[in-house]
Amino acid sequence: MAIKFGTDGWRAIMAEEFTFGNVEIVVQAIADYVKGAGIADRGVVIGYDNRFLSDKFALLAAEVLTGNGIPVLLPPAALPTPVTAFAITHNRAAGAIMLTASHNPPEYNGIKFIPEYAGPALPDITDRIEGRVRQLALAEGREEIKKIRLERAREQGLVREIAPQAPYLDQLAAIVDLKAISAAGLKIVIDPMWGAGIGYLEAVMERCGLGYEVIHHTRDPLFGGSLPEPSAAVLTELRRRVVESGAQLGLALDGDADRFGVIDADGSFISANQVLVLLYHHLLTHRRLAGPVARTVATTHMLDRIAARHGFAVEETPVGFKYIGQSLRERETLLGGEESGGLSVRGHMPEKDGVLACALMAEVRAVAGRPLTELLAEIDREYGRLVSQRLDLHTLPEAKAGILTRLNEYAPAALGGVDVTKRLTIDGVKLQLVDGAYALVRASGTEPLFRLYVEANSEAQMKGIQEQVKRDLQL
Ligand SMILES: O=P(O)(O)OC[C@H]1O[C@H](O)[C@H](O)[C@@H](O)[C@@H]1O
Repeated sequence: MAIKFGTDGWRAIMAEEFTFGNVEIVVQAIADYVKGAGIADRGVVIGYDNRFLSDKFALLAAEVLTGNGIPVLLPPAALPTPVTAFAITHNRAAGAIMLTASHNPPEYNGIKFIPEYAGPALPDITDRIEGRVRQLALAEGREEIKKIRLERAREQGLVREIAPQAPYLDQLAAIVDLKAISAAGLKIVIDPMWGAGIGYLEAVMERCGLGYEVIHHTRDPLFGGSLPEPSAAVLTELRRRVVESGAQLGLALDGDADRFGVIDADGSFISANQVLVLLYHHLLTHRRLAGPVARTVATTHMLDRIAARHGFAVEETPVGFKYIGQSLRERETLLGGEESGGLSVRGHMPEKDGVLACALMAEVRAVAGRPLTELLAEIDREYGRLVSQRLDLHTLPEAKAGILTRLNEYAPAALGGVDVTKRLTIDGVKLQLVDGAYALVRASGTEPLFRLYVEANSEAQMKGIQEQVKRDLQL
């Protein structure tokens, strides 16, 4: 058994690898890490999503942590990942365990460990936890797993109930201009995708004193036969409801509400790249805030153009919100985000937050008084148009090594007839072209596939680059 914390935590199929036995091992390893950090007495928050058995796995996590003498902070119900992260800072806890497989299919579950800094664990931490998991998985290691029944733990005063929803919403209200949303009287359709985010955007709208329509707002561990993934392909019902009801915006969350999906009034899907562009532009020009932006290698360079115009730097990181979170924590970064649908801002937790992202997009839409697609067209006119697309390319497992070898050596002089000016290898291989376009190929850390990201000055250029890279790498 190889339990690996991929791009964002450990995810596996339930009853196959994600079993009660293996969860015990992983939680014991986390308990050992927390004890080693010397802050175990501050307690560990345990959050869980709306998946099948997530609450039971959470209970087991509580039994192992308290078995190790570590206090646990338990919420009354499922929590979004960002609210679990918020509960760390709010309660000055030593970290959190979040039971979730995010947007994966229903048969999956997973564990994210969020350290005391309230953002995703960096590799030096997950490497240590994985190392400890390997020791504990051995027959003699299993004897080191400590566990007590929750009633015992309660008697020992090791269980604290927490209710982070209201203080979390207060923090959101301090960051987002709810008055502007309220004044605009925005009509919004909300889609929490049967997930842990049910009730949060609804509460934001209630604080604005506005009505709303909400779909997929009951717990369904089978996600209506779909995936809790706020992508253009999956959000068909939300798109339909926005258009039919004459709403100005559709706002969606993924299964653990750390990612977002945004739909414009005409049903257009606004990509995460576009959301980041709209938001950074809004924060700099309308809010008159100042500060650099952090983005992953796979995220739009339109952010670079906006940053350059305002005299700010851009930090480019590998894929994974853990690196964006690090930038938000360690520098005066105003906005950090990534193409896969994660963002956070200065003053909030360094963890991606779909609820925050959706509420901020409502603010952007309210202040602009025009559809988001019109705002994007204006930004294109001002900064020059860029089109981007990610292709997820499934390959046979036996082909992976060959592709990686070809990728490591891949250094064409030009792509689509345009010169390559820079080859960046902080995550996969990224080739930047003299005209501002780029191509990036990397192996996903969460799925068995390669991702090809291309950003170009036109659709035709983008297609040409995609074809060449696929041909060259035999992808
Ligand atoms: O491209 P991958 O390695 O599969 O990662 C895709 C995404 O996975 C998770 O959702 C992480 O939290 C993100 O930070 C990451 O961008």
